[in-house]
Amino acid sequence: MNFNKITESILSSIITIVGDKNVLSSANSMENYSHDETEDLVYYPDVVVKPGTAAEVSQLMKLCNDNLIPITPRGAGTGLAGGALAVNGGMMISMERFNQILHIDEQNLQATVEPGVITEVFMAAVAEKGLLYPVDPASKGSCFIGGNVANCSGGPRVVKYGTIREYVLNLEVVLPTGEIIWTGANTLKYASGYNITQLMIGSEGTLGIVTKIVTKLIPRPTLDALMLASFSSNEDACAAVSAIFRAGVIPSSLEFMERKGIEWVIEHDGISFELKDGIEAFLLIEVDGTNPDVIFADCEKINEVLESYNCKDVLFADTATQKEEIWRIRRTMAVSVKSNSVYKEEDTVVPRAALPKLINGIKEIGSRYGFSSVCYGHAGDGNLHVNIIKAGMSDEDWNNKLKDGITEIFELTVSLGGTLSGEHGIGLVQKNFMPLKYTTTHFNIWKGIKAVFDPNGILNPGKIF
Ligand SMILES: O=C(O)CC[C@@H](O)C(=O)O
Ligand SMILES: [Zn+2]
Repeated sequence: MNFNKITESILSSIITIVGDKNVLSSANSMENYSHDETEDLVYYPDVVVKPGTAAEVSQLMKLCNDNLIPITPRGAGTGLAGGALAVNGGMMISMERFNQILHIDEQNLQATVEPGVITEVFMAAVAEKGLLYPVDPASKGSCFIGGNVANCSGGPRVVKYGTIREYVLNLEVVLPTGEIIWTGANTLKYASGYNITQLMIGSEGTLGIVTKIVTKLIPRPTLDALMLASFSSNEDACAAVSAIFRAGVIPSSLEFMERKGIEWVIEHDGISFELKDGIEAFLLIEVDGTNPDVIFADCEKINEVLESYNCKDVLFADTATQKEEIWRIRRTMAVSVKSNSVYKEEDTVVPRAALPKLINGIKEIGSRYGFSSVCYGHAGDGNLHVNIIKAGMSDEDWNNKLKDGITEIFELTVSLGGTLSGEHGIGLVQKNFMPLKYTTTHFNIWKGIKAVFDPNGILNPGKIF
C-alpha cells in the first residue's frame, strides 16, 4: 500500500479539528506512543492526535481516508502483540480523552462507557453499585476498556465468566470512511443478521474505532475461596486442571505458574513467599459464589482431585491480605519476567486437557533449540503464556534460530487443536505465523471483510494478516 505523508496543509486541518493542544508531533512528546509492552519494538507515528468526540474521530478518519494517510488507533499501549504500533508512520489516534463512564443502568444491568476508561476504574464504579464487570486482564490498573474490546481481552476470570466477548452488547464505531454507526442493540440476545458487534471485538483496530461501549453487568458474588496448590512437576499441575472440571467444579480462576516465574516476582517485586525445594509448578485456584456450603463443597472436591494428581501442598488463603498477596504474585508475573530478561512472549491456547502435552512439548522444543522458557497463564482456559528467555542464547541463535523454535511451538499448539493467541491478539508480531493455522480461504474472507469496512486500507495497516 502506498500511503501519503502528512503535509503542512493536512496538519493544519488536523489542528482545526481537535485544537493544537491535542496534537503532538515532536519526537520527545511522542516517545510514549512509539512502543507498547511488546518486547523492544519502536515505531514513531508522524503525529499523535487526541480527539475528544466521535464527531472529531469521524473528521480525522475522513481526512486520512481522502488523503491515504495510515491511522493507528491507540488505547493505553499495554498490548503484547504490537497491535498499537504505528508501523507505517502516519496518524496515531489516541483515545485517552474518551475517559468517561457515561451511564450505569441498574434497571437493566448494563453500562455505557467510553473506550479510554481504565478497566479497573470501570470495575470499581460498577462494584459500588453491587455489580460485577468481570473482565480483568493483569494490566487492569492501566489498560483501557477500548483496548480490551479491540484485543478480545480475557484475564483470570474467563474460565467462569467468559472473555469480553460475553459482555459487550453494542458499540458506537467510527468507520474509516467517517460514518458513525451503532453496531447492534442494547439487548442480551441478537439474531438480526451478521453480528457486527462481535466482528469488531478482537479486530485489533483494523475495522473501525470504537467510541462508546455498552456492556452487560452481573450481580457480584459475595464470597470466594482461594488456594495455591504446589506440584513437583509441570505435567502433574497441568494434568490436574481438566480433572477439576470433570469433578463438577467451575472455578472462577484456575491459573498455572512455573517456579521460575515466582522466583522472578519475588526478586523484582520484593514479595515474600516461601518457595520450597522440589516444587516446580503451582495452580492458583479460586471459587466464588453466594452460598458458603457450595463453596466449601467445591473446595473439598478440588482438594480430592489435587491429592490424586500428586499435589505436594495446598495453601488456603485465610485472609483478604493473603488472597491479595497470592494474586499479586500472579498479576505481576508478566512485568517481572519482562524486567528480568529479554524475552519473546507467545500466547498459546489449546483445549484444556491437552495442556500437559503442550507444556512438555514446549520444554522439549526449548531444549533442542537451546532456549529456556517461563510459562504461566490461564490454565482453566488451556491458555499458556510462553515467555522465551534470551539469557543463555547467543545473539545469532536468538536472531536466526528462534523463529524455527517458535514455529514448532505453534505447530504443536495447532496439532493439539489450539490456536496462536488466546487473548493477546495477533497484531504485528504473530502475523507471520498465521498460515500455520489458517488457509487461503480464511485469509480471503478476512481480506474481503477488511475491504468492506476500510476500502482504502488506511486503518491499522500491517496488522493481523
Ligand atoms: O494484562 C496484560 O497486560 C497481559 C498479561 C496477562 O496476559 C497475564 O496473564 O499476565
Ligand atoms: Zn493473560
